[in-house]
Formats: sequence, structure tokens, C-alpha cells
Amino acid sequence: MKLQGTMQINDKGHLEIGGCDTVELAERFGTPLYVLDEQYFRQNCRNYYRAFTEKYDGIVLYAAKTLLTLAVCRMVAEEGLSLDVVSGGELYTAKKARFPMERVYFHGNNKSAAELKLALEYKVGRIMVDNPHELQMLDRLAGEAGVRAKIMLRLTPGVEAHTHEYIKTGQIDSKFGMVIENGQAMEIIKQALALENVQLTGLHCHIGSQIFELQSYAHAAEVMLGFAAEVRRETGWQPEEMNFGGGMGIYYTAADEPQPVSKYADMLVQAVKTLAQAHDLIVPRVLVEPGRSISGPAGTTLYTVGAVKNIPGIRKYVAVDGGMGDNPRPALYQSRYEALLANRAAQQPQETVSIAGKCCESGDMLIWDIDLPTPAPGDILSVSATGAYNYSMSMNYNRLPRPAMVLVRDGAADIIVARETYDDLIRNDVVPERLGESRVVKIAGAGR
Ligand SMILES: Cc1ncc(COP(=O)(O)O)c(C=O)c1O
Ligand SMILES: N[C@@H](CCCC[NH3+])C(=O)O
Repeated sequence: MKLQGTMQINDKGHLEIGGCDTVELAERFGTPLYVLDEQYFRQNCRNYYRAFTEKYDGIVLYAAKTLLTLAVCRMVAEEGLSLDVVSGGELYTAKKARFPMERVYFHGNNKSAAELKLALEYKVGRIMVDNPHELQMLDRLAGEAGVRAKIMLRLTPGVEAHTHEYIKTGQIDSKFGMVIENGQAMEIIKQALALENVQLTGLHCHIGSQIFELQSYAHAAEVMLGFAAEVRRETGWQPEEMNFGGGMGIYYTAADEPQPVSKYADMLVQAVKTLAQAHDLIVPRVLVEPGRSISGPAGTTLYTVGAVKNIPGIRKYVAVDGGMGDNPRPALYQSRYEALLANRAAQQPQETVSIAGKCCESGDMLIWDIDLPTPAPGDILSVSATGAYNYSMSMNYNRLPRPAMVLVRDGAADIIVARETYDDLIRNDVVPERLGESRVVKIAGAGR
């Protein structure tokens, strides 16, 4: 397994993160446990800030969907990044964390009126409009609120990034954004320009996630700037800012070869400059929305090994105390992860085993076929690169409480998300007083 961030193996042969012995973390806080490496998380933010903001005056929006808690919001704010939120819940979290609202960009393909009202009330920096229905609704709501909302439009450039089929969002057949090729994008721009209560500042696209082909971004820039030139010819308007979404791939296994952020920034910003000049456009400010490449590598999940079931000649199942509830990615996308036994981190692998979760679901497997020192009940399994799309996609299937999250740094750990309790699980359950009799809230139905 590749040691990332502040990971090292200490003289007890235990895995250490942020100067904390992970075996002690497991003892102290219980498992499953999400561990976030503060130094590494901040370093990843800084790499983006330097590469885009310091060097090119670009804006980096951290994609909240990958991992958002109040403490994470604070760190992102302190590192000078902006924030991409996609729901009222993410927006509310940012507000509660006192994230500067002018640095918040509100995405989503089906924002509700209530969500848009909240965004207007909080005075977010930009609303990223996805479709004509939203555009009309926002114009009306902004008018009612007596404000002119700054918006960017989400377009579908038809660029396919080389990544897993389910997480491609840039191709034409997508629920996100308006298609350039068939004229829908031009149409929504004209609509936006004709409205009084919105001010169109720029265009957005996002071509997918876990991308290693930097060329895909250059291709997206080509399509977007080419289209911007067409828009200017038809309407006279041109974008002052362009957002190219997120998507930079990270290391999960040896099959993944992440690109340096500086190379990505240089390539993208240069492409935008060259293309803008070639099309005689003003050079737009470049925005990007990385999520996974900031939070992903900085997260690790610790589990305790329980039942070990050997089926001779077939496979050895090693069950841990978490699974698809805290990390649904292997079940959803067949994602691969690396892991090691944190309490025997220096030992050589002895056999190939498969790591099972504890949900009542055959598909609840965390890792198929991984080489480890022979696991035994009580061992601590550490799975790497779980910072993105793990806690944020976690669930309570089988009424398993969600794990706690600790932030580690310089040999100290703080809880940033408390472990859910059984009481948390039943908090919203209500047993009507007269169960089995007539309901209290009468709702008229057909035929009555
Ligand atoms: C619009 C948008 N922006 C940003 C992101 C973040 O992408 P990633 O986590 O791959 O950097 C996503 C998710 O893919 C997205 O849909
Ligand atoms: N949730 C996906 C990525 C989704 C991209 C969101 N636009 C993953 O875990 O890889």
C-alpha cells in the first residue's frame, strides 16, 4: 500500500497518520472511524490555491459534495478557497460554519424554490443555473426579493472523459446542463440575457470525475471557447469567467496515476488564453471545482476485523465492522481500494483475502482479492483514500450508525463528527397515537 500524506509506520510497526498511532485512535474512538489528515487536506487546498489563484488569479471552488462538515468548511475558508454546494443542506452547513457567502457557488440540476430563496437570502456569490425551468423560477424569486442574482450557466460540451461510465457527466446524454451541439445552450443564454433579475457572468461545464487525461480538459476548453465566440457573434455578450468543473483523478491503487495540479493549471489556463485570443474574446477568469483530489487522499477509514470465513479452494472472507454503509463506492462503481493491517503495518502479505462489510447484502464487499498478512479477529484494517464520497455518501442501511470522524495533526486528534448513536437512528421516527385506527392528518383522496 502506498503511504500518503503524513502516513508512516512507527517503531511499533503501527500505521501512523498525523503523528497519531492509528491503533490507539481505534482504541480511543472506536471503529469504524474516519480519519482526516489535516496537514494533507490543507496541503491539497494549497496546491490548488498556488497553481490557480496565486499564479493566474483563478478561483478554486472546493466541491462540498465530496466531504463537508463544519470543520472542513472552516479549513477550506482558511485556505482561501471558494465553495461549490449542490443543495440547501450543503449551503446551510456552509452558513453555519460562517463560510463567506460571496465565495459560495450554488449548483444542482433541480434546485427547489425554497433552496433558491435560501441562496438569495444568504447572498451567495453565484447561482449555477442548469435549465430553463430554474432560470425562470430564479428570475421571479430574485425579482420578488428585489435583487439581481449573478448566475453562470451549466453547459454540456459533449466531451467524454476517460473514466467510469456512471460518473461521466460531460457527454450529451446527461441530466446536467444544456447541450451546446443541439442549440439548447444558445437558447438558454438568450433567455438569460433577456431577463431583468439575473446577471449572466459566465459559463460552466464539468466533464467527469476521476480523470487522468489532462487532454480532456483542453478539449473542453476548445469546445467552450469556440462556443463563446459563437455566442458573442449572435448576442454580443461574452463570458467574463469560465468554470471547468472538477474531476482530477487520485491514487486509489497502483493502476491510478494522478497528474500534478500545477500541470493541470498550466495546461488549462494556457489553453483558455490561447483560445480566447484566437477567437478575439476577452480572456475569461478560470474557475475550477476540485473535490476528490482535495479530500480523497486525506481520508482513511479504520475498521476492526471480526469473523474470518475460509471457503477452501474458493475464497477467504474477512469481515469488518463497517462496509457499504460508510463506503458505498465499491458496491456502486466497483471501485478499488488499498488497505493494510494497521497494527501489523510492517509485515509482508501472506495471502489473498477479500474484505466484506457487515450489511445484509452480498454486494457489500469493500475489497475483492487483496494481499495481506493473515488477518485475525481484532486486527485493525486501514483503508486508504476514503476522504471523498465516503462520509458524504454514507447511509444507515440495516440501521448501522454512521462512524465518527477525527481530524488528526501533530500527534493529536479531535472529533469533527460524532459517532451516531442508536438514539440518533430513531430520532425522527414517530409512532402515531392511534396506530391501526384512523389517521390524525386527513388527506382527501379520489372518490371521497
Ligand atoms: C459540477 C461538479 N463540479 C465538481 C465536481 C467535483 O468533482 P471531483 O470530485 O471529481 O473533483 C463534480 C463531481 O463530479 C461536479 O459534478
Ligand atoms: N460519487 C462519485 C462521483 C460523483 C461525481 C459527482 N458529480 C464517486 O464516488 O466517485
